[in-house]
Amino acid sequence: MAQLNQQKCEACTKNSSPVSQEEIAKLKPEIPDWNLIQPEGEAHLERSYEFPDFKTAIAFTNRVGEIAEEQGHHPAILTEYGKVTVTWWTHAISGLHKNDFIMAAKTDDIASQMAGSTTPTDFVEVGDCRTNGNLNR
Ligand SMILES: C[C@H](O)[C@H](O)[C@H]1CNC2=NC(N)=NC(=O)C2=N1
Repeated sequence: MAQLNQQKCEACTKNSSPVSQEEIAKLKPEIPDWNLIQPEGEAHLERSYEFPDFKTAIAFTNRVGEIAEEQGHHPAILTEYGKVTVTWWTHAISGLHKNDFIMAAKTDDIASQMAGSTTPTDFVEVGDCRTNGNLNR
């Protein structure tokens, strides 16, 4: 079987099979930095990525949005200053499908492609929020 990041999502309906515990045990090592979470009893995959600034965080967010549109499978994304949290699950089955593991692996690929090619935004002007110590971090 090809590596997860090379695979494509398949169309899902409410009759699609969620991943079994055995499948999870096989697939999870390919996305070791993702957390299996269960908000309100529904299994999701979640990972946060760190970035030097907001500009890079939003660029990553947009790249993830592009693969979501390509594959027809869409994450929840929280974009903050220097941090993006991505959550994958399959609404149609209220849980995890193999598609979510494929998308998590593709999300990791985008992050590795971006690592090293990021430049922190310069402090441009005196008088913006950054000069007020107003960044909360
Ligand atoms: C019609 C359309 O393909 C479906 O509604 C897709 C859209 N994107 C989706 N994304 C995710 N993550 N889960 C889904 O069940 C889902 N369904």
